Amino acid sequence: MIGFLLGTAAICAPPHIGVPLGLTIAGVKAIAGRRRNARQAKLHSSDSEQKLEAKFEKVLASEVVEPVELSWTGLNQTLKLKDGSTKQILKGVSGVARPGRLVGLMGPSGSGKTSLLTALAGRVPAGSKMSLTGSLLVNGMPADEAGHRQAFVQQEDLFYSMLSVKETLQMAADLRLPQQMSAEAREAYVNQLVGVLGLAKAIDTCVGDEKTRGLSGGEKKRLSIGCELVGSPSLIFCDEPTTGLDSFQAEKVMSTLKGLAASGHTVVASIHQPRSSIFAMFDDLVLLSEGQPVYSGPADQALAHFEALGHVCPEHFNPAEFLADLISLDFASPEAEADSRARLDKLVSAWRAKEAAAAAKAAAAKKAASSKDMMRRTASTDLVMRRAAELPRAGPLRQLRLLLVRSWRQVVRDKATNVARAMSNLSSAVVFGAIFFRMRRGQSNIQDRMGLLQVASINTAMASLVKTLNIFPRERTIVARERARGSYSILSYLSAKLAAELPVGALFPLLFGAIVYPVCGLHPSLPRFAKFLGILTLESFTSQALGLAVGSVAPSTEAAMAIGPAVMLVWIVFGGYYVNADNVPALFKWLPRASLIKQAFEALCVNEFPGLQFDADANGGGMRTGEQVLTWLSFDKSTIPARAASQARILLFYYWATFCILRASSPRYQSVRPGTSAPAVEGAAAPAAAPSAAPAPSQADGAAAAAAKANQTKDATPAPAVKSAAA
Ligand SMILES: Nc1ncnc2c1ncn2[C@@H]1O[C@H](COP(=O)(O)OP(=O)(O)OP(=O)(O)O)[C@@H](O)[C@H]1O
Repeated sequence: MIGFLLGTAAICAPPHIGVPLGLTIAGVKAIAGRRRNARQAKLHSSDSEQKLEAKFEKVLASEVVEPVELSWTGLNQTLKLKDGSTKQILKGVSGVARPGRLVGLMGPSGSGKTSLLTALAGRVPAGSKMSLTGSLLVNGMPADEAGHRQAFVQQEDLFYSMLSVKETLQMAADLRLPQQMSAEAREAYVNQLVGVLGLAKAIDTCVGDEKTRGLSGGEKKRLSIGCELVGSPSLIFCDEPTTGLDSFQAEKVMSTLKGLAASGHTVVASIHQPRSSIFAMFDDLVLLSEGQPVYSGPADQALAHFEALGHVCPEHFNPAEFLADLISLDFASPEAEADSRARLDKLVSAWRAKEAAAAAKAAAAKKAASSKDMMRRTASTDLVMRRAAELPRAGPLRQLRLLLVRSWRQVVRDKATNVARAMSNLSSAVVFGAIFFRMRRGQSNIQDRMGLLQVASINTAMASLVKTLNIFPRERTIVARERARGSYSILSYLSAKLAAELPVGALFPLLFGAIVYPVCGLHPSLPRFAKFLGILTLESFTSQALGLAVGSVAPSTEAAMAIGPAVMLVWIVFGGYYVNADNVPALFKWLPRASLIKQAFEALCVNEFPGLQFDADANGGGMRTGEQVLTWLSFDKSTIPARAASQARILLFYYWATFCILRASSPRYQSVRPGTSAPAVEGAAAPAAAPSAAPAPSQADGAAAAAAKANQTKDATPAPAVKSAAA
């Protein structure tokens, strides 16, 4: 009955109510069903079950979009340069973003759009050379204390390429929605989300990548927005959502954002130079040039503002293009630059003067206003956040299971990569098989045999390393984003990844070894053949672990591809074939012990040579037994279990290093420090303030509201996506 009533309401409701309501219905239906069952079993239900249901109800309440007003006043962002000087990137920028409105952040290239968006989203890295001052308030409270939920849709769309749209959203929902929500409710939630994003036709299409065709650019962008929406954010930041898209796709993406704004979200999107139909979607506009504000207010009043300053937009001209031209510097010639700079200075001064007048007016209006409204809003935000914070999300075991399924799908469905790996191992095996075909037992064949074992261990290690370096840095970025949303722990991720990838990863060295061993005529013994395959497989895992460690520290795939082989070269040099471990200087004695190539090569030699007889040379001398060869290599005291144990220790070390690096590299963001507001500019009568009919609350208000909040509740935990570490 409840579901029917809400369903009817959602269909009849206007879109700004229908969307959040629709997203809530599936869950409410599930609750209603649970309630019926609970009523029937009332006599038998325990206290804990009732508590669970009460908690579940609270989650659903948090699905309704909580109105969030973001205001920023006098934001200054300064970068410390290497020579000790500073570069001011944002210069006293003020503005306000209100619930139910789409705010466009526009300006020429390098004007500071991304910097402002990053600052507003609280994503300026802590400990960087960037410093951020001013005031950033959410519903009148300092942003990092407000406990609101927000999403940051980054410019680059990154996904697990082999998962479909539905699987990607379902994974986000399974990891981030409360555990108590039933599987049906979560699935219904995802289906609703697919509808909101307009992705119904592509629901089963895999995301795709360079090797496999998949979603279009616009669909990927909408999927990125969808993944961020799973946490029910009130505030959505979107960095250049239309970059790289054709005009049709760009319009669809912007329509999605407009729809979200219409359903009560506060949406801020940076955009370079939109077409007029997209410009018309903006409710508010923030114009920046050279890090300075040129306009901030309703989008439909922007042209009137500039007209009053003597700059009239020609008829039938795209207003976005007109504004971009107006506030850009022209570097065509020194005269053109001076002219455009003078024009820009006047526009900035005019805007600062307007801001100052608005600030004075707002201060007068504030005295008359009651603070009750603010207190009510704060209490309401606290309530919702308390509800959300109380509900546990997926626990470690559930995380492990979900991530295992995802990694497994990614590995087994990536046919292009798997076929390439198989072909590469196959061709290496054929080449080595041809070169070392059926080796005989002459003295010169001792060297051939050692050479084959060395190249087999190098080939296995390199194949595994290169594959990992190619994939992992990109995957690490996805993981960092998901971890910033608090989706899972590094331990769950790494365990699931290894459990899914190792069985598939083992197939390739096995394929290589299974061909090379018989074709090259290595020691004819089945147990030794099995040990040969085992040694190569373990080495391949160790090399993959090295790839993970390098990939987790390298800033990009290109950097990883440069560092990884360089490290491997050291391990090859100390791999036991080129340098005898007994001759290594004391300072470098540890290097052969740490070389994964040496461990594999030594184990392969110990597996191969004992029991072999070699023909004498022309003088009747030479090494006649395999044992003599091992002595010559200084491997005579070695055993396969000892080498396998050493290899396992190296493997574990790389896993441990990867874990520590990933954990230590969790992003930390800085808060906005209170500071002086806009730099003094000619024509400005007072410090800049958010130009708004309802003025942005001051930092002092924020402090008062924070104090009130502290009195009301102490356990309102902000969602991980918005939690900023202090600088
Ligand atoms: N980490 C940084 N190091 C050096 N300069 C920086 C850094 N971040 C931003 N800047 C500089 O600050 C200015 C504003 O950069 P920002 O990326 O915010 O501009 P934008 O308007 O988003 O540009 P675009 O539209 O080209 O992306 C630029 O001059 C840029 O070079």
